[in-house]
Amino acid sequence: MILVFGSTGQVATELRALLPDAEFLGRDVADLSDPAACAGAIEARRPTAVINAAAYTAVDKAESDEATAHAVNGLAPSAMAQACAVLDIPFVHISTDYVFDGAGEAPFGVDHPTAPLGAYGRTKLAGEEGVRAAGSRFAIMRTSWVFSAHGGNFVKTMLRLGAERDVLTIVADQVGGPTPARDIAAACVAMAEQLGADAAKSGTYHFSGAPDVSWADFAREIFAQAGITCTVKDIETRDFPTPAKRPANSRMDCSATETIFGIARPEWKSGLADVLTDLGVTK
Ligand SMILES: NC(=O)C1=CN([C@@H]2O[C@H](COP(=O)(O)OP(=O)(O)OC[C@H]3O[C@@H](n4cnc5c(N)ncnc54)[C@H](OP(=O)(O)O)[C@@H]3O)[C@@H](O)[C@H]2O)C=CC1
Ligand SMILES: Cc1cn([C@H]2C[C@H](O)[C@@H](COP(=O)(O)OP(=O)(O)O[C@H]3O[C@@H](C)C(=O)[C@@H](O)[C@H]3O)O2)c(=O)[nH]c1=O
Repeated sequence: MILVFGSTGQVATELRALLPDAEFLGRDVADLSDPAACAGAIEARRPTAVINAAAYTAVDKAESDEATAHAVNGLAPSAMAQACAVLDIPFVHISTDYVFDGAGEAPFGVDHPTAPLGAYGRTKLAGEEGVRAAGSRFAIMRTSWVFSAHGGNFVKTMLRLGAERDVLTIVADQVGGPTPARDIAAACVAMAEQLGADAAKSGTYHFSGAPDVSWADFAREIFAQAGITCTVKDIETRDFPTPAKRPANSRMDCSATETIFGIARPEWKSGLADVLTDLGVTK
């Protein structure tokens, strides 16, 4: 039995469709602000693999609530990884492009030095470090700009704002790969299966949608596909002040994921078309 931490989030919801026999632990059963309880949930169930799809994802809120974000994103995944290491079962953990500082324009390699700009990235990096320290059969999958028909995400924000306004100002100097949650879920399952057969595949990997794009151009494609006549005006990051600093460059080199696991970067435009159909925006 595969055990999934998370129940209602974007990736957890997509995992549910792929894994009808898995057990999903929501916050009511396993609160990630209690890391020992998360480890205990694994020890009690003795699953064949664990996927962690829960996290503190409120990037701006984390700036003023870093202690909670650190428990959820840093300490809980570390405790889960240790419990999985004892059982020698695969542990798939999801991390983020926000562990990088966003400098330059080249895609970040998996071994590129990390330097998070904000609290969310710092706490996710702490989780990565704990998972790597626990060892055993693990994959840390760094992904970016996740979207789906469920939960909150940039696509749904744009659909809402685009219906209300004629013009939107969107940052054009942050570039990255929008990634469908459905593809992340499929990649998590494939990684868990392959890690079960070969512990040597353990490590840190990148998985983001292609091609890389700015938030402004992502918004333009959302409106084009959705048939919404809202004009997107390019702005710079400094013109859209937020509590958390975000990386300008979120491009990630995903080649190891393809070489080691045979998983290619998903095309986000077709994933977007699927999401708009699921939402009933298009047929
Ligand atoms: N969203 C994005 O753009 C990106 C996400 N990621 C990573 O991908 C993974 C999945 O993200 P995504 O599906 O988008 O996340 P969501 O924000 O959609 O869902 C996060 C889930 O975590 C749960 N959660 C939050 N705090 C706790 C807690 N204390 N105890 C138990 N559960 C908790 C939430 O539960 P509840 O519904 O009860 O609040 C929610 O179901 C995460 O590791 C995230 O860091 C990486 C890059 C980009
Ligand atoms: C709504 C809006 C946003 N923006 C900008 C702000 C920001 O730079 C960008 C995206 O906004 P969001 O708040 O959706 O982005 P954010 O919540 O920072 O998204 C991040 O979430 C975490 C969990 C991750 O791990 C990252 O990969 C990334 O997906 O768009 C505008 O320029 N204009 C707007 O009207």
